[in-house]
Amino acid sequence: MAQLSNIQVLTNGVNIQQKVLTNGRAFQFSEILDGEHAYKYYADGEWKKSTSGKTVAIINPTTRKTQYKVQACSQEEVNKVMDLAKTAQKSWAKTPLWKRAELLHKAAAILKEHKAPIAECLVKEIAKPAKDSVTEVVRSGDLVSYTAEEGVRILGEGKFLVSDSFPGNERTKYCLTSKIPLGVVLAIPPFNYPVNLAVSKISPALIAGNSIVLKPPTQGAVSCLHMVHCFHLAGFPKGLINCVTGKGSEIGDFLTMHPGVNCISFTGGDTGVAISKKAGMIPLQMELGGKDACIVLEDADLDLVAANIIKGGFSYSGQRCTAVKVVLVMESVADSLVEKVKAKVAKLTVGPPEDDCDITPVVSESSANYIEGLVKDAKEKGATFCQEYKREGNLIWPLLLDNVRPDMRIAWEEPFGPVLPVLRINSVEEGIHHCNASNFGLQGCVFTKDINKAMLISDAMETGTVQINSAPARGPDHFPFQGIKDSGIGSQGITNSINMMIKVKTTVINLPTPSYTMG
Ligand SMILES: NC(=O)C1=CN([C@@H]2O[C@H](COP(=O)(O)OP(=O)(O)OC[C@H]3O[C@@H](n4cnc5c(N)ncnc54)[C@H](OP(=O)(O)O)[C@@H]3O)[C@@H](O)[C@H]2O)C=CC1
Ligand SMILES: O=C(O)[C@H](O)COP(=O)(O)O
Repeated sequence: MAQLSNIQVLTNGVNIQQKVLTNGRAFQFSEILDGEHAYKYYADGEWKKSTSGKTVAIINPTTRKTQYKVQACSQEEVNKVMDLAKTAQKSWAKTPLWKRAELLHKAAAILKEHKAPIAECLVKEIAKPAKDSVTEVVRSGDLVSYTAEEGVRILGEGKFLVSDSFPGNERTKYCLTSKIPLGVVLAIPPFNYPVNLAVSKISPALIAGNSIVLKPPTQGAVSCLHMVHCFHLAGFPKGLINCVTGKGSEIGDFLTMHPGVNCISFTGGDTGVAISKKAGMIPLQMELGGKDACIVLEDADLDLVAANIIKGGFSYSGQRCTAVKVVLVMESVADSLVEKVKAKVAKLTVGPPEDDCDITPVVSESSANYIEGLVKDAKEKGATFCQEYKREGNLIWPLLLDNVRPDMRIAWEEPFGPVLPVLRINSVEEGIHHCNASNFGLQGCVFTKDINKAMLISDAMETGTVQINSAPARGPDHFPFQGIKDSGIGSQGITNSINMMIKVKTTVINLPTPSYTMG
C-alpha cells in the first residue's frame, strides 16, 4: 500500500509544499493519481478523471504486463480543453515576456529536481536505460531554460523599415514589425523521447505567447503527465497548458482536425504524413522517420567509425529517428570495419533497462515483430549474419547484417530496433545514390580525413543535416533539426521552433510628406 507524505521542495528560492506518494523506491505526485496505478488528465489547471469512464493501458515493454493506466479522454473533453486553451491564450499573450520566461525557468528547475521519479516512469513505460532516462529529463530542463533565454532575445526584437529603399517610393512610410503568437498549439510527441520532445514543443510555444494542448504518446504518457505537473507547480495560469490522454488512433484525428487548433507540432512516424494531408490551413512542424546513412570512405579512421556506428546505431536499441540505419562502406575497408564493429557489438550488454543495459526491450510486441520481419527477409535474400539472431519477448539482441543488397527491405525501411545493415559500395557516387534514393532525408554522416571530399558529399546528400566524422544526432538542442522528403516539414531546434510558433504583424505609419532623419 502506498504512503502519503509531505515533502518540502525548494525551487528558485520558493518553497512548494506538496504531497507525494512514496512507493518504496520512487515517489510520484499524488494529485495526478487516480487510484494506485491510473493517472488523471490535466485541464483548466486541475487533474481530472475522464467522464468516458474508460482508461488506456500502458504496457511495460520488459514485463509485457500493464504498468499504468491513463484516461481515455472523450471528444467533449477535447472540445472543452480547446475552449479553455483559447481563452487562456488571450491573457497569456498580454503577460510580459520576462514574466513568461521567469515561469519557464521555474518549471525547468522543478523538472530537474524531479528527474528521478520521472526517469523511473521512462524506464517502466518505454524501457529506456536508467541513466539515459535521467539524462532525458535533465536535458529537457536545460532545453526549457535555454528556450526562455532565447525567447527573450528573439521576441524582444522587431524590425523598422523605411519605404524609400524600394524603387518608386519616397520616405513616406515607416513599417514596424513585431512577432505575435499563433494561438493554440497542439503538441504530439513520440514514445522514444516523450518528455524531451514534449518540452521542445511546449516551451517555444509558451514563450511566444501561445497556449498548449499536449497529446502524449500512450507509451510515455505517464512520464509526460509528471512533466506537466512540474509546469503546474511552477504556477502557469489555468487553462494555458492542457494534457489530454488517449490512443492516437482514437482521438488523434479529432485533435488534429479540430478547428480550435492554430498550429501542430508533431514528431513520430508515417502518422505525420497523414496528419499533414488532413490538417487545415495552419502552420505544421513535422519531424518524421529517417534512414540515416553512414558513408565510410577508404581514408576514414575506422576505430572512430566503429565507435560511432555503435553509439549511433545501437543506443536506445536503435529507437532514435537519428540512429545510423544503414552503413555504406567502401569495399576495400569493409572487412576491417565489419570486424571492428563486430568486436564492439559483442561487448554490448543486453537486458532490462533497470540494470542500465545497452540493449533493452523494444517498445512493443508489434515493433519487435516488425523488426523480425525485416531480419527474416534479409536472411531469405542472403545477407551475412555477423551474430546469431536472438529474441526473447520484446528483447532483441544486437545484430549486424553484412553484404546487404538493395533488394532487401532492411536496405530501405527503418527497423527502429537494434539491427543494422551494411551495404558495401565501390564508389562514393554509389553511396550518395543509395542515400538519395530513400524516401527519407533526415540526417546522414560521412567519415573521411579529406574535408574537401566531405563537403562535396555533404552537399550531394539530400538530407536535412550531414555530420562529418560523427554519428547523426539532434542535439545540442539549439541546433537546427529538420528532415526533407518524407522526414518532415519545417525545422526544429530552439530558435527555429520559437520562430515557427509566431506570426509577423506589421503596422505602417503613413506620413503626409517624406521625412528624412536629420535631413
Ligand atoms: N524524426 C523524428 O524525430 C522521430 C521519428 N520517429 C518515428 O516514429 C516512429 C515510431 O514512433 P511512434 O511514437 O510509434 O510514432 P507514431 O507516429 O506512431 O506516434 C507518434 C505520436 O502520434 C500519436 N498518434 C497516433 N495516431 C495518431 C493520429 N491519427 N493522429 C494524431 N496523433 C496520432 C501517437 O499516439 P499513441 O501513442 O497514442 O498512438 C504518438 O503520440 C518511428 O518509426 C520513427 O519513424 C520517432 C521519433 C522521432
Ligand atoms: O526523436 C528522436 O529520435 C530524436 O529526435 C533523436 O534525438 P538525439 O539524436 O538527440 O538522440
